[in-house]
Amino acid sequence: MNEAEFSGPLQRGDMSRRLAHSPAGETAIAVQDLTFAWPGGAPVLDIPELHIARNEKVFVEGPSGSGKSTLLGLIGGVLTPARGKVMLLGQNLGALSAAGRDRFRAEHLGIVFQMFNLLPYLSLIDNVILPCRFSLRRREAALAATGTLTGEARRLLAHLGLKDEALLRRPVTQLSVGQQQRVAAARALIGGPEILIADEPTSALDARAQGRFLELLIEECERAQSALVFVSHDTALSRFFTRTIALPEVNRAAQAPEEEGA
Ligand SMILES: Nc1ncnc2c1ncn2[C@@H]1O[C@H](COP(=O)(O)OP(=O)(O)OP(=O)(O)O)[C@@H](O)[C@H]1O
Repeated sequence: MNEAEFSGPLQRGDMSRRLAHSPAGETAIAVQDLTFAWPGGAPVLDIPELHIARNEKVFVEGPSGSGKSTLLGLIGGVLTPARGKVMLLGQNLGALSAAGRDRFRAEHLGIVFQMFNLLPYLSLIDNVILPCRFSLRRREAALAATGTLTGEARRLLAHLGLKDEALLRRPVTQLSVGQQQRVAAARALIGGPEILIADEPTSALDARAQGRFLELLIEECERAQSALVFVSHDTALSRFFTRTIALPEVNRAAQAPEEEGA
């Protein structure tokens, strides 16, 4: 991906950047014939096909309640589809046991959700290092990057704008929402997981801080060659990404009956 592609805003009608298929490249995420409904509810998602390549930074947009978080839950393996497959790096998540899914997630997935889930009994640095305790691959990658796990945690935090020593020693419960968000992002990025999924992690920030955070997040994903899937209802953020997927356009459950087959 070149610089112009990275920073260029999404043009209206630029269909090449709004397709369910990724441009050429190793597939990171493949969704096939996926349906999902919450218990007792109507189908929320019915997605015939969706492909995301390793080199992509994808923005998934859709109005509130359109199923963006549900889709990330399915990609993250915390929800199970009623039908169909979610393949990550060629592995069908449905073919793994619950423990196998947990292991796969720890090895290959970085997750930044709205609730940051930082552990209050761990120091800020230890929160960032946590994935390296569960994944040898990520531990080795983090060590190869900077020499020590602490060094790599500090590099990521500094790059995301947290370098003040007094702040780094603070309990995570005493950080602002924006600071917690950056700790959670550093934790998701450490050890360069092949896939990063993020669910509106910038919703508490003002527009300028949002832009800065996204640029740094994408820069780190580029460095590790990670695929990024970022969901938000804020369409203004799409300009930071290489492709935008409008969820209602790929989700048959969102399409009114008269539109079917159109
Ligand atoms: N735990 C749950 N149990 C039952 N229904 C749920 C649950 N979570 C979400 N839903 C329903 O599933 C649908 C999709 O919700 P989801 O959170 O995926 O949408 P979203 O596009 O991420 O919304 P937002 O932008 O507001 O976060 C909504 O109708 C919602 O009410």
